Amino acid sequence: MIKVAINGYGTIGKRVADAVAAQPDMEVIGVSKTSVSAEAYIAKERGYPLYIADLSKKPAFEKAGLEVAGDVDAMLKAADIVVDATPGGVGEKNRPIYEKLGKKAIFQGGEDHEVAGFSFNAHANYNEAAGKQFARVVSCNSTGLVRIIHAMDQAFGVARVRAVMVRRGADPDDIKRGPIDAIVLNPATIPSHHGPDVKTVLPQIDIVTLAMIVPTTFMHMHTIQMDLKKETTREEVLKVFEDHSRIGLVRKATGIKSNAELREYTQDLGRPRTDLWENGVFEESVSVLNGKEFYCFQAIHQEADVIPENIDCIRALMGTVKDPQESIRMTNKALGLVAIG
Ligand SMILES: NC(=O)C1=CN([C@@H]2O[C@H](COP(=O)(O)OP(=O)(O)OC[C@H]3O[C@@H](n4cnc5c(N)ncnc54)[C@H](OP(=O)(O)O)[C@@H]3O)[C@@H](O)[C@H]2O)C=CC1
Ligand SMILES: O=C(OP(=O)(O)O)[C@H](O)COP(=O)(O)O
Repeated sequence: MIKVAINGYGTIGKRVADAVAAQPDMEVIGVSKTSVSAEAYIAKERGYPLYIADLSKKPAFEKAGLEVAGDVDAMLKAADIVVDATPGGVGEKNRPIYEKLGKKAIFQGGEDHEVAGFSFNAHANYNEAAGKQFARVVSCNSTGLVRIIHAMDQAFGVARVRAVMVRRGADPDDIKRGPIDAIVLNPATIPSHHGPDVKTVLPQIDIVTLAMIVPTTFMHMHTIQMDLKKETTREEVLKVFEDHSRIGLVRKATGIKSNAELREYTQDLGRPRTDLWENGVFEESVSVLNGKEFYCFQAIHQEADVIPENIDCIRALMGTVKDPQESIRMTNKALGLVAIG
């Protein structure tokens, strides 16, 4: 069993912990927090040993009825690998600690590519992780872009990509962020960070991205245009998506035309925390014009799509499963990830 520590038990960390616990070849040896909050009670309820960054806060946790297993250092020492899901920028500060302890670590998209020097996506570059100490799972939007661009590139060759990200303003629990009544260019300059981020995994792709944020919490929405190298048809493209285990199709027949209805759908499907782990490509939007111009809309659930990628990244760095497809199959099966559509 691979012993996994999750440093930072928040939006991403709590999902990674449950996903690790569901795998047949991994166990959660601990999760960490800095403060007493609702998530700490969830860790207790799940039976995950709770570690804290600063031991001087131990009495506050114990007063709240939360047993503290030790400090983060102790958790790291007990682990084979660490998933760092601390807020963006903290991972970079943690890196020297992992180096000193000789521990493998996975960082998240809030960190720069340079934190690990290697950015990961299971379908695109699993085998390149072999022998590395560090990897970074690219951000949620970048993961969604890499999945669809890589699939299209494999099938038809991608000459160039132009994409617009309509980003959610905040996660559902995040009461401090907005906007409440605005469309904010984020950034106003072009490109947004997503295009360069995609190139950390797919360096050959010509891509320019634009981004803005809007007052919603459930998912980002992408408009994507790709120029293809080979002529194709809408039917052939739909077949590529149907055959991809992490690209789902929001079928026309469902009538779903928004992030809100899609979230209701994942909730009704009984997905844990309503998570849409796969890309949600809107079937009706899939268009091929003039044989080589591809267009679509896709929804990306920011809290969820990077979770299966973190799990595959654990196996890829540990070197326990050599075949990417085998790891992807194991991860999907353990999560119950059967792409919608
Ligand atoms: N949320 C999202 O939509 C996505 C986020 N990401 C990336 O994932 C990373 C994590 O983001 P997210 O889960 O949203 O962040 P959250 O703020 O939800 O969670 C961060 C967690 O880290 C803990 N923490 C903070 N500082 C430390 C520390 N020094 N040592 C140990 N734990 C610490 C916090 O504990 P406490 O609350 O007790 O301080 C909290 O549990 C970021 O890089 C982000 O960019 C990637 C894709 C999507
Ligand atoms: O990784 C994310 O977005 P991104 O792909 O736009 O960087 C997550 O939605 C977190 O983004 P945030 O920086 O708005 O918290």
